[in-house]
Amino acid sequence: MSLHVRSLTVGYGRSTVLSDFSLDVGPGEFVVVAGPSGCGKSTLLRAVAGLVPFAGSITVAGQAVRGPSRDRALVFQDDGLLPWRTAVRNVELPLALQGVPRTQRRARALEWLGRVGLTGFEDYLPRELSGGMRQRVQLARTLAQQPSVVLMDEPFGALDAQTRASMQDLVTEVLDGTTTLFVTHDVDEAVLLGDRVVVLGTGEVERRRDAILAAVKA
Ligand SMILES: Nc1ncnc2c1ncn2[C@@H]1O[C@H](COP(=O)(O)OP(=O)(O)OP(=O)(O)O)[C@@H](O)[C@H]1O
Repeated sequence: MSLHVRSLTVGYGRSTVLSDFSLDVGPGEFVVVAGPSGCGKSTLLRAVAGLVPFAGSITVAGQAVRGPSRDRALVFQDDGLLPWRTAVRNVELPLALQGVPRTQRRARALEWLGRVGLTGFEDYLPRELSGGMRQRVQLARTLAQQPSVVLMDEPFGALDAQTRASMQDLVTEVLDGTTTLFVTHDVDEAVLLGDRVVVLGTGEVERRRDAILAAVKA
């Protein structure tokens, strides 16, 4: 599904964080948003998620964003799993809330846990899983809901380098064909994952590592 952001302006109180910002993301495109700390990367995702008021327009698959919707899934660094529910029951929960029948939601949850490499861990509680595995559960939970757009806010910021590298591989694989906006500080991650990298604050769209690095450090 395509995502169009037109003349987006967002502020908190009297300070304007994003001003007249526009971005088009084509169906299935993976766009990385980079930029210096405080430039408004998270704010952009929150606006697309419908969590903050904004001026301008945001449309997903032709529908105007007016508030939160499960069509636009937001993934954070914090996995947000419920500690008392097993991995499979965490993945199933939003499906249950959507009214997906029990057998169908179990099948869908198991399928996604398999796709993120967690076969055999379905009945583990979050505290029995590593940080990377909990992020995999979060990814399965998000994708099982079949969102039109996936919004990821520094999802791997807390992971060690090796786990992060394996999550980057996984994301490339499972989000192939899914419209994605991915925020990161990490220039290598931006260049590795993005079909396109948007550097917020400069309005530039760049693929070259040195150009992005210069813009992020500016
Ligand atoms: N709820 C809020 N109330 C007031 N100001 C806020 C709020 N959230 C963010 N800000 C301010 O808006 C600006 C942009 O914040 P935002 O989190 O979008 O930046 P960011 O680019 O994601 O930063 P970082 O890379 O450090 O996470 C910052 O100056 C921040 O202090």
